[in-house]
Amino acid sequence: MTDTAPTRLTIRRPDDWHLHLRDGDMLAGVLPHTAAHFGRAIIMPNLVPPVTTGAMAAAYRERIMAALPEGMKFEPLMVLYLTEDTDPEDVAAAHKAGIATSVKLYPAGATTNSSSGVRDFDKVRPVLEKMAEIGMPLCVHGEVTDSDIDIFDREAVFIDRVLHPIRKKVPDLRVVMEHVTTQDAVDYVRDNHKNLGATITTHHLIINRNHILAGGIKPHFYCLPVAKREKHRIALVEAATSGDPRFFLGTDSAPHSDPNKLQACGCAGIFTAPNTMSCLAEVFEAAGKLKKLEAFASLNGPAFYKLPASEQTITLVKGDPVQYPEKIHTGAGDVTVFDPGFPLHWRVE
Ligand SMILES: NC(=O)N[C@@H](CC(=O)O)C(=O)O
Ligand SMILES: [Zn+2]
Ligand SMILES: [Zn+2]
Repeated sequence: MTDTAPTRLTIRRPDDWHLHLRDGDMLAGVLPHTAAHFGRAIIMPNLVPPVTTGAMAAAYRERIMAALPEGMKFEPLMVLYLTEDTDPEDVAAAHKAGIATSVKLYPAGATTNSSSGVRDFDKVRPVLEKMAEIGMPLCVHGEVTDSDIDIFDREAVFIDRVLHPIRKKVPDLRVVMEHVTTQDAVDYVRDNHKNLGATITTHHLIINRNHILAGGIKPHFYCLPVAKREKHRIALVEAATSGDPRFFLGTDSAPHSDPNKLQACGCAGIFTAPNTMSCLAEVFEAAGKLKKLEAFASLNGPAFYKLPASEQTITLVKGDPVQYPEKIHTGAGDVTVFDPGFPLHWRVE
């Protein structure tokens, strides 16, 4: 470290544009870890049963606020789970009433709790057209589910077969490609200037597929979309640290209890809420782009969602390696915290 390398960084309070909080005891256990650092988060609706209507989103938001510890400030931005039966008028009413910020498209079967997702994309066209009309964004889990498509190719194939056709048919729809994992997705966002953004997770900036599979299988690095080759990770770091306003943080922090992760058929999801900001500071510093962290974590997301950036700030301080728990204990079981595999020197003051 040179004398001039910064050891403090004050940025606007960040937001998380893709977060799983679950419900009940798990919600109570994980929420404080996000609320400690983040002002707002887009709350994914893949509960069982999924959050499909404005009334369900309003009730879920109340459960989140009831689980928030005294004295913590946090604003959940609710999302409706799109099904082939979604009523465009319910979506529009929930948006107008400030209950729902966006709608989430899961291809049926693509990921955790997505069985009620969409099979026939033409069936949801009326909802998408209504959303385009009222300026409500669509968040997309961008993977095809065809068994003949290799799991490492599913994001790239989704862009060609599903996403691009939808965007051609409903050009005014504002779309967020969630948790992008490939150079292909980064290039697609860069080449399509209108109405398109992408979230990038903390863990996809740090791990590639070797981390999951080389030297023994590591269930705690398994998530969807699955981490790809190193060249894709490098493309993600380049996009995230570039300052390009179309790329912003969505941690996809997705808690599953250890017994649900560590079994013959383990769940997909990585829990990064407690140490995300420390991980990101390390990644941005290593890239020589610490100054772009604020754009990625605190400015680009609100700009895409047409919301003001936070008026609050947080300060990251560099020092001795940060101590964070290996797991957190919740009423729904222990949840292992993401281990980036290197020491974290930046902590949120
Ligand atoms: N990312 C994951 O691997 N899992 C998420 C679902 C999702 O975001 O696809 C979950 O809900 O557990
Ligand atoms: Zn997803
Ligand atoms: Zn997710």
